[in-house]
Amino acid sequence: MIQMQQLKFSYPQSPFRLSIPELEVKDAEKVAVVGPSGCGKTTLLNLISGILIPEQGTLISCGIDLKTLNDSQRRAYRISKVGFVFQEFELIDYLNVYENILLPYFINSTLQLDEGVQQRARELATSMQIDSYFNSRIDRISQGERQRVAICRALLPQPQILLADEPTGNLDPTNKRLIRDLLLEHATKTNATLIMVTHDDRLLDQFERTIDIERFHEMVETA
Ligand SMILES: Nc1ncnc2c1ncn2[C@@H]1O[C@H](COP(=O)(O)OP(=O)(O)OP(=O)(O)O)[C@@H](O)[C@H]1O
Repeated sequence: MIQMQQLKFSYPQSPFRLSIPELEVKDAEKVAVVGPSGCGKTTLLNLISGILIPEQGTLISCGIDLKTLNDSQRRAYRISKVGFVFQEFELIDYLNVYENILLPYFINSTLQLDEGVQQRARELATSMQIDSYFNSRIDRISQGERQRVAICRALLPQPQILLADEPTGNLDPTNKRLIRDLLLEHATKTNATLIMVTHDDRLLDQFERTIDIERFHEMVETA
């Protein structure tokens, strides 16, 4: 369960303010986050993942009040509970598909890279239909295939919360639906909460709920 109450956030020297009186996402719920450009969709995901810290209010996720965590505890929360699929994929061009999927295990000493993880990486790649590219460099595969690599990477540690920031942005309509469906299917299979940002209304029909962030967003005068 993710619970926000009286949450306020702003960036330094920016007129943007996010103000959320109350917002709840249940365990295993599948929600889409919508709203015009600049209204705070990415900011919301970054708050849930602990990358950003609210100025005021409460944000409880997986039973943890994120405000009470120090930097290393916040990082541990992010690594153990949250999978993040970024809009720009954030893959490393000179590594191959397999290495990119395993990347969190190379950079986080708290994640144990054992045979079970490697087996799961292969199974995920097969289910995402990218197993035939396992040894291909990232810069030699298509945009849609790259996005599937990014999803495998986010899913590999079996996160309770899967955050996807406009994961279908640069894709054609068929691939957009495919990526959405793969995210929904895997989140359902692992009982994960899925929160996906999208600008595309045609993708909303398969989600349990849509959250429009525009109502939480305000602009204030800055000096
Ligand atoms: N690091 C930052 N410093 C200052 N202002 C920022 C920073 N990051 C984002 N903003 C501002 O905060 C507001 C919300 O940004 P955010 O990226 O959350 O919006 P968004 O709804 O995800 O937008 P888009 O749909 O265009 O991706 C914007 O006005 C943006 O310019």
